[in-house]
Amino acid sequence: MTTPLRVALVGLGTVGSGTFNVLNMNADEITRRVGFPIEIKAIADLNVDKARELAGPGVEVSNDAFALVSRPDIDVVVELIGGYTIAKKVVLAAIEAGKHVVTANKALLAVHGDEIFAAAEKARVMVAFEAAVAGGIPVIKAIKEGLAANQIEYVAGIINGTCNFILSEMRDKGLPFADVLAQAQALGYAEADPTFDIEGIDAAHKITLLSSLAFGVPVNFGKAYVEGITKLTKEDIEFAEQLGYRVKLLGISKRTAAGVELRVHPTLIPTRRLIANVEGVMNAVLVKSNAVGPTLFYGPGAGSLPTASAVVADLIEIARLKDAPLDSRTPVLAFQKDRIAQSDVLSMDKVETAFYMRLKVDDKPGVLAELTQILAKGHISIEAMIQRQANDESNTAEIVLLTHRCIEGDVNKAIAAIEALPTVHGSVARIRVEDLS
Ligand SMILES: NC(=O)C1=CN([C@@H]2O[C@H](COP(=O)(O)OP(=O)(O)OC[C@H]3O[C@@H](n4cnc5c(N)ncnc54)[C@H](O)[C@@H]3O)[C@@H](O)[C@H]2O)C=CC1
Ligand SMILES: N[C@@H](CC=O)C(=O)O
Ligand code: NA
Repeated sequence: MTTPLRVALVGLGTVGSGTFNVLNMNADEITRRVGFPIEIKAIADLNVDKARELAGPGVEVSNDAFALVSRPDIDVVVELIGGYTIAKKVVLAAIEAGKHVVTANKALLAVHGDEIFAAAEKARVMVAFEAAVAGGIPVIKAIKEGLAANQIEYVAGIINGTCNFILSEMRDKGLPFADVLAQAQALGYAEADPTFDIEGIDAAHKITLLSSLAFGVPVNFGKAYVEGITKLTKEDIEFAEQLGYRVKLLGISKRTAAGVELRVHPTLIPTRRLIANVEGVMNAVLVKSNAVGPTLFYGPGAGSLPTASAVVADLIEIARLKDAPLDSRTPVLAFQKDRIAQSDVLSMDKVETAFYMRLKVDDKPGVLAELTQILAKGHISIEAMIQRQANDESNTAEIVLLTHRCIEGDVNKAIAAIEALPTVHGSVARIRVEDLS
């Protein structure tokens, strides 16, 4: 029998313990698929007692990741500690020692991916990261392999389970933001620093990786536009529903003649679209390609066993390919290394979307005319409008507008002019709208 694939597991938290459990509970099935076992040879975690209790007596446990990564009896290092600093050192040390690497660490790859992939190429080892984007959904393999015949037009995804969980629970149960975030943390969905989730940074890490895989560009996290869900209000979520839309945090990357769009922001999506109905911790990634058309990948985006499912799938791929000729491996970013080419990342003022706007105005004749004039001057046409009188003595009204598609730079100028009107109170709330047809 072929010798087992020997794995060092670094980090035995939510995803690490899930990986340990999946390898154990599905050991026979995995051996049937691979032809030989995948064996956890050693574990490193700072909390040695907890790790020992979880792993049981058969597995070696220590707190020293660096001692593990260069050991001759290890074939693969699985990095599941997270963060940029130690994780980067562990991954680079493993690669330098000739070990294959599996990681769920999208933050690390979105920021330092180019350096890590170059090191892996030089050392002729594989780096696999299916768990890093959309957790258990095998969307990386789908883009790298299943959609390889296509030119991809855009990728748009609900790729942060914590935010989707928060938005769903707020809408359905009327629960306050902070309570739902605490629940997401308790369920193991949130990042170590949950501002990464709610400020859109985690989704930006993931869309950066999807953009590279879809378009063959280097990792461009530093150029991504990032806006989270912390400024969304209950009113906007309710008005969106009235207009037939649902608010989701979307990561979007699109190839245009002028360059690549790379952006994360709350987005109104028509409720009739399948992706608008993805709720809770579930993620979905819509890929629009020129041969197959739209494909939608749906599943759990976070959590212990679902994320571990992706980690173990990567281990299985490595087990199958580790002794195969180098050119039988799918390139790490889906395109040949010497064909990865930079493309301009469009600044937001050049991006075209439709807009939702909400503003408070004096309830008197002529106000609407002023607004529509400003919008018309900016080449912005209105698709729908709601006006609601205030329930108090203020003699004001709330106006909610949906525009047709327009250029963001024009919208910024129009909003500045609208906010300067004496009949308009406070600032204009605005959310981008994508039809995703
Ligand atoms: N929780 C989830 O649902 C998902 C997490 N991820 C990613 O997976 C990675 C791990 O996340 P979680 O399991 O949620 O984190 P976690 O915080 O539950 O686990 C991290 C573990 O690493 C250990 N650790 C920290 N520093 C260490 C060091 N220097 N040496 C050895 N062990 C060390 C900690 O003691 C802890 O047990 C992160 O990169 C995260 O972004 C990706 C997809 C989903
Ligand atoms: N914090 C992330 C975990 C998975 O990547 C999320 O909520 O999606
Ligand atoms: Na995945």
